[in-house]
Amino acid sequence: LKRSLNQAIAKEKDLAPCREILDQLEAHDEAWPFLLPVNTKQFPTYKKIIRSPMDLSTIRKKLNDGIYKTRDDFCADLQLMFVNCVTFNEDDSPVGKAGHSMKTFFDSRWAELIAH
Ligand SMILES: Cc1ncccc1N[C@@H](C)c1ccc2c(c1)OCCO2
Repeated sequence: LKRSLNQAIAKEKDLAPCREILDQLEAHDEAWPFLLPVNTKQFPTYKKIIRSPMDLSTIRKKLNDGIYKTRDDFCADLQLMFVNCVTFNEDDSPVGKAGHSMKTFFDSRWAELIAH
């Protein structure tokens, strides 16, 4: 389906803030558990428990490859990453705590972006 130039420009406007938020998430002190896909050799049960793994490097690749059509598609993958973290990790574990901290940060930046 050929996108008109205006539609392409509108899509870029919609996704530009996503790059900015992703830059900040990747640079966050507590991003370390989320930078790369969970290694399923290191965590053999992960693939059984988590049906749809997601991480920041995968989100970055999808953003760069034009997979996200809207900013809400982008937001849904971040929320998936956080839900996976809560599902697999205890709240008071180091990874669990990092996940809650990253989600709180993301949600506040996302609100600023949408609420202007
Ligand atoms: C987000 C997540 N959920 C569940 C399991 C793992 C992870 N992250 C990996 C990178 C990870 C997180 C913490 C680690 C680790 C790897 O390897 C060694 C010890 O600590």
